Amino acid sequence: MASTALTPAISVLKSTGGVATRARATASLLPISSKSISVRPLGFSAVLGSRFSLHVASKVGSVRGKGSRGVISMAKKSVGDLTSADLKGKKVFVRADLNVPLDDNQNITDDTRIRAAIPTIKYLIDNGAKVILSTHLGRPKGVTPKFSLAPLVPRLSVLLGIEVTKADDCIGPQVESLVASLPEGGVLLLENVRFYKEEEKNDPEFAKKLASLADLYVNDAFGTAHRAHASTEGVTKFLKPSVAGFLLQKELDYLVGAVSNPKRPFAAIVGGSKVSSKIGVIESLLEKCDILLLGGGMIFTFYKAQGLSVGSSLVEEDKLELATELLAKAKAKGVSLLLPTDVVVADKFAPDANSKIVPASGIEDGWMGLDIGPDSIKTFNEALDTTQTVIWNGPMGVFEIEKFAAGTEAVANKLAELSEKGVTTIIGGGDSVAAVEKVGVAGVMSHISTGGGASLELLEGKVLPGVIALDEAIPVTV
Ligand SMILES: Nc1ncnc2c1ncn2[C@@H]1O[C@H](COP(=O)(O)OP(=O)(O)O)[C@@H](O)[C@H]1O
Ligand SMILES: O=C(OP(=O)(O)O)[C@H](O)COP(=O)(O)O
Repeated sequence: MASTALTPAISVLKSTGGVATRARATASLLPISSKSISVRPLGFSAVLGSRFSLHVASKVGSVRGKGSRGVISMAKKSVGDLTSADLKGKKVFVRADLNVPLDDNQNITDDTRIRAAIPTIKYLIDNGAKVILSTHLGRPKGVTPKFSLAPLVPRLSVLLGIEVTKADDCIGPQVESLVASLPEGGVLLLENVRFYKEEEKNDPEFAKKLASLADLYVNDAFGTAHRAHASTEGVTKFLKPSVAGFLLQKELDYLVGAVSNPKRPFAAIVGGSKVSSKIGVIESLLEKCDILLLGGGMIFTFYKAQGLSVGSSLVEEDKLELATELLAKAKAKGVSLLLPTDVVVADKFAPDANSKIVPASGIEDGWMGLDIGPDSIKTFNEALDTTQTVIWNGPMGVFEIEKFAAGTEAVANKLAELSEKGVTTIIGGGDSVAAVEKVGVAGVMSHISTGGGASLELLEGKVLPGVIALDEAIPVTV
């Protein structure tokens, strides 16, 4: 991380468009002094049909906690700020996260991240820009053919409706000549930027070479915004303006804006395997939410901390004290923390295991908890029925195995039902995204994050180097 001194509290204020009501409510909910906050209505986005003001609040000088927040703000400039007068004929370096999964035959098995990058690219080409598109794919060590971006070109071309050209490198003379012959509204895809070790080292000379290809910079790579790499952070030192793309904005809008200033009651559902990987998220959400539902493997550490027997369930012995502290913290903050009251236990971690439903206090030796039980699902559903905003990170059980998937699927279905009733439903990255896709309800959620690690860091309250490096918008006091 480039900076840990700043904690983001970002809201994207929309002055027109379908989500204006929520956004205005967000603005009016901000209990801040007019001295300490500034926002700027940013430019119109033809693609999203709304106006944005990206507002990043720093922890410096802030009063944290529900209902009390004084902040120093840094509004980030948006691609929607740039008009055709700014863009026509200009070479724009766009860093996207097109790190998509490929099968053994180099076919894309999930193009979500490519589709998510299209609005920004389309806006730029529609305004006459020459787009120099950059991404990483995988974690190659040097030039590695299986991590070439060639398989991405046909999909990008179809989604954009133009023929995308690909360079064999991301810097150097061949790239420079392809850039020179790029027409207005054209797109040149640079080869995998991680073929150079200098990328992940955030090498300034390498960043300078990337920057020398273009006139201005757009970062839309949310999934990589937690990396201080040459193409996400270093390049901003050499390219002005450096602005946020529409996807980046939308992620911040939901993962920080809606979470920091939620419509209440606000519930957080946190699951996954271990409490240790979610400590930061739980602590941060405890500051903001009204209800916290816990599931997944981590609950057994909480059970054990309360003196219950957990059989051979997953337990982090060194986190028992922490679990006790988190329970006490929730109580002190008036957060309604619900642990599952019953669990599905199995005699082994396998699809053909024997399984049964037992109360939380009834886990016998030789049995392990692998899902939440039906009573817990009922209680969780009743709690969720009272909410206006829900964020979910981490599955309730070992959902990859059908007989332990009911809890996770119940949460996915409940969130879909709530979403259709107008509740804001946000799915953090990682396995919860896979779960809502598996259940077939991804389309109805308010927001599904395209970044696992990045969304976790944001939910922990960290600042992402790829965001903080972008230009600030001119403040307007409100
Ligand atoms: N009770 C459990 N025991 C063991 N593993 C579990 C349990 N519940 C969930 N898991 C596992 O947790 C994994 C996801 O954990 P994690 O990586 O922390 O979540 P995420 O990817 O959503 O951030 C899944 O593979 C799931 O099988
Ligand atoms: O897939 C990504 O992250 P994710 O698996 O945390 O969602 C991003 O493309 C970042 O990749 P990285 O974790 O190799 O830097």
